[in-house]
Amino acid sequence: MTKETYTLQVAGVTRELPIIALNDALCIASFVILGDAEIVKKSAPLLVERLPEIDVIVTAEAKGIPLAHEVANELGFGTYYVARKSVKAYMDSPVIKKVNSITTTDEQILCFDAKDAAAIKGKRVALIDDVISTGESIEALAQLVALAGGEVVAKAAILAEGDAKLREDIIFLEELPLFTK
Ligand SMILES: Nc1ncnc2[nH]cnc12
Repeated sequence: MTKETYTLQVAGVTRELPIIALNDALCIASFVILGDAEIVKKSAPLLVERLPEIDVIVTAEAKGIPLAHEVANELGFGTYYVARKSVKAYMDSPVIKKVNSITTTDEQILCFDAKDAAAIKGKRVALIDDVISTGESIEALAQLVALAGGEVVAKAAILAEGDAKLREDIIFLEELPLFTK
């Protein structure tokens, strides 16, 4: 059997994305930037061109990390901030936001180490992620940044999936369709 794929063209590169069933009704084209140094390298400057004036870059683990790293390099920022999905033993006085998700019943959190939260306070923040889809993840990250006292001035991703392409409050390079069965 030949696996179905979706041909994505973004930032001058082409990728055949495997189409994966999420449930009986919905399939996604799986877009994984972890390990794809070329897509990250080529997308970062295109996103930077579209960003407003910012002071800091924030992402959430895990798939946004390489992109946030490259965007930071492009902007000459020596630092960016990664929200974690669990409190680590090495975190000092973490700032924690409970996350509501319709896709899981387990309670989820996003958190910053206190020193990262302090660095974000009062700053203009760009949220960086690989894909914005339902918007839940980027919204949870925005809430954590707000809790830390930062001002979110941009929400940017390489791809906007499904209805996210209709949003006027996000920055993205290309659309990614959803597939119904
Ligand atoms: N199409 C997709 N591929 C990988 N991760 C995703 N997260 C949301 N949509 C995705």
